[in-house]
Amino acid sequence: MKKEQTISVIGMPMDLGQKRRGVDMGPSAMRYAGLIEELEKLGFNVRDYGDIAIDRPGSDDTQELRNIKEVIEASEKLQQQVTAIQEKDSFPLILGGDHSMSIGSIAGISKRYKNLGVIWYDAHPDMNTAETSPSGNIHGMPLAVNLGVGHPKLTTIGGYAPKLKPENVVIIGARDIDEGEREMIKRLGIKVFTMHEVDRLGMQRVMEDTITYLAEKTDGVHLSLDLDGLDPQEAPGVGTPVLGGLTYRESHLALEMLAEAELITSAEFVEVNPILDVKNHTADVAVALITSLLGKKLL
Ligand SMILES: NC(=[NH2+])NCCC[C@H](N)C(=O)O
Ligand SMILES: [Mn+2]
Ligand SMILES: [Mn+2]
Repeated sequence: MKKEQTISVIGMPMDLGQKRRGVDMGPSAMRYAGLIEELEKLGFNVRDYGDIAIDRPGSDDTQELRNIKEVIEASEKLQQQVTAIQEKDSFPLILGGDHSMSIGSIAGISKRYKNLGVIWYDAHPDMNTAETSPSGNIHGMPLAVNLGVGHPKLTTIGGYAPKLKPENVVIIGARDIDEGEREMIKRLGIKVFTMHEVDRLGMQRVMEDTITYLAEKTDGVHLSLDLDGLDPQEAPGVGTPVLGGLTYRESHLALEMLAEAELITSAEFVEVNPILDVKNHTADVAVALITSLLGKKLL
């Protein structure tokens, strides 16, 4: 992000990609936690575009994938909104919403870059397909879709595919990986820092490696941060918590290092579910992390 850039906030109250209700309130929870005010305090010119209109989950159980029609419609809307923001050279900051929203956000963002990099900060790789998914939930599929693997109606959102090259993706914090995802990670040669590598190397080294790896070959980098990448003790308001996650401190360091490197050109914070949360703590965590990413310094 460039200092002189304005920030454009978009809410994606998406809950169609999984079955637990409440994640559609994630954008409000982050706004309520003071997001816009905090960004203004940092000196940014912030424009809040409000929320994308999302249909209620359909009752039609005969769809090829649960809610696929509604997910496609919502993704197309988000994709157009993001494209318009980038045309104004403003920094897109998208609030979620379940992670299926990344199909739309990255469809919009990647249009602008020949070699978009993505940091997928998440307990899950989200690389399932309809064939490998244990749940049938689209929020477990968006990274595969953006790599061009999955239902053709999803991979071609925005009118082109694929959005990402496997060598431009780094996954950080993975610790719940399904069999089909493991196979795809190996087949495509995706760079993954699982919790094992984070424990062994430490977050500082993980981020140094990530930054060097992406800086060389990308012309923009999108951060897709799923709050379940953090440990459920520190971010309880998520629908698919997994033990043994990244700490709040590690996550701050990671985002501060990204700010220093001036690598990130767009970002999204997803899977905040206030119904499952404790006193909006997870939204507070998300807002604190966003300010670190956008350059808040302690001294
Ligand atoms: N964005 C998320 N929280 N994804 C969780 C996915 C969980 C599991 N791998 C699935 O496919 O259903
Ligand atoms: Mn996740
Ligand atoms: Mn995810």
